Amino acid sequence: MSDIAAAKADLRRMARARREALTPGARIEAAFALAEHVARDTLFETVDVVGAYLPIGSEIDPRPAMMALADRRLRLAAPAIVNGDLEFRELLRDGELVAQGHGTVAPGAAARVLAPDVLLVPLLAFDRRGARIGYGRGFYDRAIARLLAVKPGLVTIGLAFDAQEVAEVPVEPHDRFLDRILTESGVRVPSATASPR
Ligand SMILES: Nc1nc2c(c(=O)[nH]1)N(C=O)[C@@H](CNc1ccc(C(=O)N[C@@H](CCC(=O)O)C(=O)O)cc1)CN2
Ligand SMILES: Nc1ncnc2c1ncn2[C@@H]1O[C@H](COP(=O)(O)OP(=O)(O)OP(=O)(O)O)[C@@H](O)[C@H]1O
Repeated sequence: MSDIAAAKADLRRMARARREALTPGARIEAAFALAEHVARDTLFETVDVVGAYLPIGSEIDPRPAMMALADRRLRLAAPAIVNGDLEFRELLRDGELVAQGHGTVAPGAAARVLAPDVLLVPLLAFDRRGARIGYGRGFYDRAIARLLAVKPGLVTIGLAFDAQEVAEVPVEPHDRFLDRILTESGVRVPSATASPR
């Protein structure tokens, strides 16, 4: 394992423990605070499709925020794993959900595939540059690279608890910095630094 891969593995363990230490009450408050921020954010006045996620484990719950977006007439999509890559499928009320492995569920194969204008990205840890680390399978790194190729204006927003912030996430050449981080205390626009490449 490279030094960076080892540092990432340590950081994942630490960040997961921090996320799991939050109380149920704090989690619920944080999820509703996200919804309030999203309801006021002018970014969503000019976009159509938001790629979100259905939470697992101790991830911050984006569903109140997704409801706020649906109220604003945006279309929602959630990631399905297809041939090792993420495909964003339209999330509809009463739509079928299928198990994806890793404890996740996604809209079924009959759902429409949408190209998100904004992507809400789950994460274990982030830093002030907008670097993030996830579960280490590279799904989001690859999906963001692929989506940016067809939609250069894609806005990526990491969703997290304030407690997920760390001094510095180790970055590799494939890592992409997030355009924004949204936590219970509001939106942060990372310090302007270019992604590793
Ligand atoms: N909510 C959610 N959906 C998602 C992701 C995610 O991170 N979060 N993904 C992002 O890639 C994709 C699914 N890939 C995943 C890959 C690995 C693990 C994973 O390692 N899970 C932990 C257990 C999670 C927990 O309970 O905290 C594990 O298996 O040890 C999860 C999802 C697409 N859907
Ligand atoms: N754009 C890409 N193209 C090809 N492989 C990639 C790309 N991005 C990441 N990978 C591969 O994915 C693996 C995991 O990357 P990394 O450790 O950054 O995961 P992560 O950011 O924690 O995971 P995730 O994106 O799933 O949340 C690495 O082995 C990396 O080589």
